[in-house]
Amino acid sequence: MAQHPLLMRVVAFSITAANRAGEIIREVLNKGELGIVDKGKDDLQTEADRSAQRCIVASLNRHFPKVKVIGEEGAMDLKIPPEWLTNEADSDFLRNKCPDSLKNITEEDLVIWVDPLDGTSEYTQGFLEHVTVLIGVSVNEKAVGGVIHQPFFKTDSGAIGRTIWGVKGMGIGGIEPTTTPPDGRFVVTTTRSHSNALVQSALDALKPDEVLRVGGAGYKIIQLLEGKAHAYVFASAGCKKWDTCAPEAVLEANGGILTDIMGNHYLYGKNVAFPNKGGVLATAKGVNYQEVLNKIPTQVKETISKKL
Ligand SMILES: Nc1ncnc2c1ncn2[C@@H]1O[C@H](COP(=O)(O)O)[C@@H](O)[C@H]1OP(=O)(O)O
Ligand SMILES: [Mg+2]
Ligand SMILES: [Mg+2]
Ligand SMILES: [Mg+2]
Repeated sequence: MAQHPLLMRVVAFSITAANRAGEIIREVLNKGELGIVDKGKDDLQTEADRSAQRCIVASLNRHFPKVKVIGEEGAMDLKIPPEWLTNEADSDFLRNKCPDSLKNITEEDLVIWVDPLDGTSEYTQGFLEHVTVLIGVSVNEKAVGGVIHQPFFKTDSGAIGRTIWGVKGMGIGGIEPTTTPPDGRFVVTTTRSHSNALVQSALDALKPDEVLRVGGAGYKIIQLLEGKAHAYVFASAGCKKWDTCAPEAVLEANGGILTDIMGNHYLYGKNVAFPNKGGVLATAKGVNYQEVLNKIPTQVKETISKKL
């Protein structure tokens, strides 16, 4: 293990921690005691969010004590049941070769952004496919690695759950085939639970043939990876750094792009503010990102910019 570069070990442990968190999320649902807490407007937290975060953060802290880990649910008790700790890194992932540019980083260069359960609103309403666990790894403020685990995905063989990973300069794994979206149509994916007039006016300007309204930033990125949508467009504040770090890294490792609605990449360093006030604009591999960005009306961009 120690012979692998730090970034490889961090992503490999993030994969096993995300898988363990996915089991916890399924267990909480099966028990049926969701323990819902209202954190604010359209902003819920459940026992699954809390337990999954404790599992992931405690596991990462134990293996990488000097790495800053920031979780959506804030500071939590990290004395967890021993069976929640993940002790093994994902050995399949470790067979990949680390890109040269990421070989010599130190623990101080890293920040790990944890969204223990993305799509909480959908989780409480039974849209279980929309739920993901997101672990994003940033190096010197840039999103470079990520894990998107989908705990309720059913595989062809009848197994449950899948884990998609991506590292910039290496590629992605855990999902196949990575198709490009259909020619001749333009399909946009967006929020189902956080829409507003500005979100809608950006969508209208794009004149899509179809709009898919689904929950979670992670799930919308999966739709781009699977060729189900060309673009993810959300012209509003609401997402935070833990919502976009892993999605950005995975999508860009596959040749897509994720920025705010003005076309700027987010930064993910230790001291950044959590809110992504600039919204989200992401395109799948093979889609002309610049063309989509140009179609977002100036008035939408100006309205969002004024609130930055
Ligand atoms: N207004 C908001 N308040 C809190 N979280 C938000 C808000 N808008 C978006 N999010 C987070 O971003 C994710 C993607 O947004 P959407 O599903 O609306 O497209 C949501 O699942 C939620 O993450 P989470 O479920 O982890 O709290
Ligand atoms: Mg939340
Ligand atoms: Mg989220
Ligand atoms: Mg969450």
